[in-house]
Amino acid sequence: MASPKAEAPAGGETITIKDGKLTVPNFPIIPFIEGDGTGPDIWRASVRVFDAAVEKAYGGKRQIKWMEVYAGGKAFSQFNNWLPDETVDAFRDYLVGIKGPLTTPIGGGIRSLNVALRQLLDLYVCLRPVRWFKGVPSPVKHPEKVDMVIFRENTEDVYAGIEFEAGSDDAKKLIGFIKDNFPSAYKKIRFPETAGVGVKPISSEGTERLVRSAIEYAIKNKRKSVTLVHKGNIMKFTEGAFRNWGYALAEREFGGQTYTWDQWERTKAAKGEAAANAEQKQALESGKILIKDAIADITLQQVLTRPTDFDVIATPNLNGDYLSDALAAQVGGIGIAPGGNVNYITGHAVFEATHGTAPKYADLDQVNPGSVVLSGEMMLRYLGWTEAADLIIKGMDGAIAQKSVTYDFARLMEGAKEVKCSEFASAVIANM
Ligand SMILES: NC(=O)C1=CN([C@@H]2O[C@H](COP(=O)(O)OP(=O)(O)OC[C@H]3O[C@@H](n4cnc5c(N)ncnc54)[C@H](OP(=O)(O)O)[C@@H]3O)[C@@H](O)[C@H]2O)C=CC1
Ligand SMILES: O=C(O)CCC(=O)C(=O)O
Ligand SMILES: [Mg+2]
Repeated sequence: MASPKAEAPAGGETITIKDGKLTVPNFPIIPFIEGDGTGPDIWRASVRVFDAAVEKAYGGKRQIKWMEVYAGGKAFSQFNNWLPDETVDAFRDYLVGIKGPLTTPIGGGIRSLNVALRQLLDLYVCLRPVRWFKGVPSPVKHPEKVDMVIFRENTEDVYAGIEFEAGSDDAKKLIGFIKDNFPSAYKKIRFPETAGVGVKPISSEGTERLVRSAIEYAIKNKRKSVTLVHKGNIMKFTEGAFRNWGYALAEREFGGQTYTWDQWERTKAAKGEAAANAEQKQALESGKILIKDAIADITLQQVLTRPTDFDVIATPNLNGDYLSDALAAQVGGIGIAPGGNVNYITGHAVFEATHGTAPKYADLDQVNPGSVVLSGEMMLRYLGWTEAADLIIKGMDGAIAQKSVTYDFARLMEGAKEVKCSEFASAVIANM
């Protein structure tokens, strides 16, 4: 059987990091996973966009040396392994990569390869910007008001994968342990004989590095607020602790640049509401970023009813998963929802769309490649290749303005010309 170890492309060089700063050669080797389902259609379209943008921006002085690595169905059929170590090693060695979606069966079989890759590389931020492109159809009246950036914690929470099947020896053992050691907690398990159980670890370290990245992003990009979205009213020592650790970190590490609702509460308790309001007003007028919090369920309403209240959002893993698909809907859907999984300390990053494999559209050359195209745009910006990234945005703007769009937009857009996945990529390139 052939080896899943990819050959390094000739003439390519490795991206490195020193003192937290990336060094990007002119011909960087970038590993990619094509993905399952619609992944191959989308990748074929997207890579043409990336190469065209880089060529147009740098006239041959820079070029990405793509290196295919394997995961998912393609890896299993060729190497009998869903996620070969060589693939993880390639992302580790070459620092920055990009991937298509990978299938995760529900309720059994392999656990998510996507989540595994994030955990193995310790990509603790799932960064998902949500913005509207002029002309994109939307179910809300003012999609232009939606401009949010989600920082979803990417390594903890129920996604840690500590879960035991109902009736299994492991579930019995864990429930037995709770019965013996925590009898009052045991009484809270409504049906202990038939319960599956999961564990939800959320730590101060995990929370702090995520919230730190969100605040640093907000400062660098001159954003107005960071909202900590949690379900701490119910899950006090996980989600509630996320909120508390987030506020404490903001005050401890970013006291000069932020003002928190916790500070407001303390001033209100000491001096009254008017004094707290005046203090907050003065802090925000001086350019400080507001650090606030919101409970996850009402957030899902308020991002619709008052989107301008939300700017940068920092949230645990499961909330972030729900929020990112819900927010994508407001700006045209999951076909235009990019993302990146990043470790800002080691520099490792794997960019990928928010959507999945959409298997019913596999090999039809039909779906919107926009999410992967924009994930690549994020990747180019991460590399500091802003001219090429800007060209991708220009191309997307132009293609959408011409109403040359894939089925998902065309079905909601008056006067649109429905084009294939590959044709949309061509329209983006033509508009660069
Ligand atoms: N990071 C990853 O690799 C992810 C993988 N997955 C995995 O993908 C598989 C399928 O998941 P599923 O829940 O069906 O979600 P998907 O995101 O794959 O698809 C759901 C629906 O979203 C729309 N959609 C998705 N991608 C596009 C696109 N590029 N252009 C236009 N519309 C799109 C389609 O809607 P419509 O039918 O209305 O046109 C599609 O039917 C599962 O195995 C899941 O675990 C899921 C999420 C992320
Ligand atoms: O890995 C999966 O199958 C799902 C992941 C997911 O939904 C996400 O990252 O948004
Ligand atoms: Mg998701």
